[in-house]
Amino acid sequence: MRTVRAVNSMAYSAKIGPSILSSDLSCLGSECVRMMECGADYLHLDVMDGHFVPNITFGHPMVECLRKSVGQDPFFDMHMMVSRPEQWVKPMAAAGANQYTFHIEATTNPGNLIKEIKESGMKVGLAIKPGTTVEELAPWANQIDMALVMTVEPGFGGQKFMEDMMPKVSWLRSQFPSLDIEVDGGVGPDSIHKCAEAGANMIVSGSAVIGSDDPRSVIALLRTAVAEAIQKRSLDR
Ligand SMILES: O=C(CO)[C@H](O)[C@H](O)COP(=O)(O)O
Ligand SMILES: [Fe+2]
Repeated sequence: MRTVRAVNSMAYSAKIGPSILSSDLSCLGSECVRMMECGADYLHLDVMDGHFVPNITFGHPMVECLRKSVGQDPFFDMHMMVSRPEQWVKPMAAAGANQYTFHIEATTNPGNLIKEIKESGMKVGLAIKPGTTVEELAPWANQIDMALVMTVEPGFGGQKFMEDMMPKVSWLRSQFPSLDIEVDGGVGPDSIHKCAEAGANMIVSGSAVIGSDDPRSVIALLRTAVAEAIQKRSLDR
């Protein structure tokens, strides 16, 4: 007998989150609104402290202003490229962040930090730098909402996509079939198919989206590539 499976039965879906790092930082509010109007599913906000990474961006006061400016709707995924990520959990929650994505390399106690983030009402993302193995993330995978596999060295937008990170994504997808898996760094129309085939479903794209004359089309292209890969994976099961 032929088995009919719903093609959208996967627990995760394709989501595109522009990184506003590459936008005109003097107009962050309107840039966020523009990205949402162009079809973004969420906004990826890169927080850098000049210590964990060799660059500085912004902190919770900026996030609070952005939240007031753009309203309650856009989902803010905070990519916390900071040392001592513990210290910003409560301020970020109060500022209106929805998800707190910290780096495993920046803490000695991921379990406690995961607990604190959940208690503050935010979702939990756990990120690994290119030099960190996926086995270091794995013990926490059942406690988090999202795993972030960095596809550049964190610190700057506009870098080249590291294809050799894809085995980490494939392994995570095979072990944790319903986990949200995000890729970040150098992702755009040229690299999206590798990410989608490996099993990533949350796609951060900075320069490829923001720098485009037609961000709406780029976002749609990225989402279609991921949605098709999810559908294929579902049919192959
Ligand atoms: O975390 C980051 C850098 O550390 C950024 O999110 C990332 O670089 C996005 O920009 P692009 O798509 O241009 O690489
Ligand atoms: Fe990022």
